[in-house]
Amino acid sequence: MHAEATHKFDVTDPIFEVRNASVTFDMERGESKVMDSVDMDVDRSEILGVVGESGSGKSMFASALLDAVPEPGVLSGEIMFHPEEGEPIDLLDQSEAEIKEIRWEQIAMVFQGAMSSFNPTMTIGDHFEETLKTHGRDVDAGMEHADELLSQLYLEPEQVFESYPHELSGGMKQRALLALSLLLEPEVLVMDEPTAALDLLMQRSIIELIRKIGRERDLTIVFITHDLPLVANLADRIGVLYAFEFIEVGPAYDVLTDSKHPYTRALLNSTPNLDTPREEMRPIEGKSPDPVNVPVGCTYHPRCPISDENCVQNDPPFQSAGGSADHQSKCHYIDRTREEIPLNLQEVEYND
Ligand SMILES: Nc1ncnc2c1ncn2[C@@H]1O[C@H](COP(=O)(O)OP(=O)(O)OP(=O)(O)O)[C@@H](O)[C@H]1O
Repeated sequence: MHAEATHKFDVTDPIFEVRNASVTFDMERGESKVMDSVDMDVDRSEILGVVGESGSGKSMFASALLDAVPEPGVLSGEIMFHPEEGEPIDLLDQSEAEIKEIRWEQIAMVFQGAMSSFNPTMTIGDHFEETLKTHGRDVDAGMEHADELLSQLYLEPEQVFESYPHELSGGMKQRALLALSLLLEPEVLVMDEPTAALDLLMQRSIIELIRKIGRERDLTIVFITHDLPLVANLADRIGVLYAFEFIEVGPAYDVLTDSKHPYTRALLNSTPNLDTPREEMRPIEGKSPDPVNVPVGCTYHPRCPISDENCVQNDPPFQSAGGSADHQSKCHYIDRTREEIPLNLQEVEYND
């Protein structure tokens, strides 16, 4: 049985269908809902950027796609994964052993803190070998493949294989981790702030590599970041998270140039231009919501410059934001946002 989404997506060949997905933690203060009834589709071979402030639930969404929500969090709903071949799989119905097989083989992840993803006592080559052995792959053929992957990422395979993680620079380590995540030829790459620890130039060059590799391999990439400028140069579509749910989803160009949600516009306005280093971004006024006590009505109403009594009382539905059919915003006043919350951005840099 398929759970119906509360709003329609214009996704033709979904690799993920997330339906009514929630994550809760039991806290002394009460129930903390850190993902709130999320419906979302991810199209096969697309690069989906997921953005939002710190604490908005981005990492929860990423880990939900792998049924890897941290304990003691409880994930409910439906996460349907449609592999290229074979039957669709509801990830939440799988045994731990089945999930382990899907992870890395079909859905790979590069999570925050790449630096700690490697075991400091093993060489990079050992990591590749161990991954191949764990998944029952031919080690010789696999290492040849690893060689190619590292070369494609402009690394010197011989040197990298022999190195211990601490002997590589941050950018090299990140590229080695990217190669490792691609070793088993997964269909999906879920990346959670994979470049956060790197300097701006290195971030840009890694983003370029991710784009290139993603396109060459028809990979589906879910790229999580709080850094809107970064994702502007990468994503096909952008989903904006606020208060543990998506509030605007659409083609990257539409969301960046004609956003129809006051929060997205505030997020864009916190970025003087899309080349601004993160350190110089201005925070959005007001406090992000507490997951134990999320505002009723529109969750953004306490911070929204155009909210009124309707927003205080009623949770807005997702609605078409005009322009392309798949641009949707969860705001009562999508027609007023453009005029009433002008964008400061002079120019949006956008790679087609
Ligand atoms: N183990 C946990 N127990 C309880 N609450 C948690 C736990 N891990 C995360 N949370 C809460 O879940 C909410 C969403 O966290 P999440 O890490 O998904 O946010 P995020 O948008 O990825 O933030 P950041 O950009 O800072 O990583 C936050 O309010 C966070 O405090």
